Amino acid sequence: MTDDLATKTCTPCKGGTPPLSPEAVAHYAKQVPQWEVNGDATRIARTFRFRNYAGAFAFVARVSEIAEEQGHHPDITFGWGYATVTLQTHKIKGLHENDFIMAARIDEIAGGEPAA
Ligand SMILES: C[C@H](O)[C@H](O)[C@H]1CNC2=NC(N)=NC(=O)C2=N1
Repeated sequence: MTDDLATKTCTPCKGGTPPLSPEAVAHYAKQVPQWEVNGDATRIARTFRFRNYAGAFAFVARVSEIAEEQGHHPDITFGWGYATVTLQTHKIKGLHENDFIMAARIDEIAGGEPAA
């Protein structure tokens, strides 16, 4: 039974917490398959596509609201028709369950359309 990440809430991450191992990252990544894990399993990212700049900006604004609610903040680059969301727990320079909770919650509002 996979724990439904999108219903979980981020917890304040204390410094000194070890980042998730590559094996743990692979386990969580199965639940958000449209997110790409980087080479050393310290970041995940997904690019979302939109009809125009306003659509991308509205998405960024909505993601920012979720980040404030959850107390966990992605890095986002966006432009005309796209937004790329990158998640890492900066305090531990790696991945934490919080990053996967945020990914699942962002997928929910994005309507799950595939990246480009
Ligand atoms: C006190 C507060 O929980 C921390 O500063 C949070 C805020 N948002 C965060 N977001 C991310 N991506 N990484 C962090 O380490 C982090 N720390």
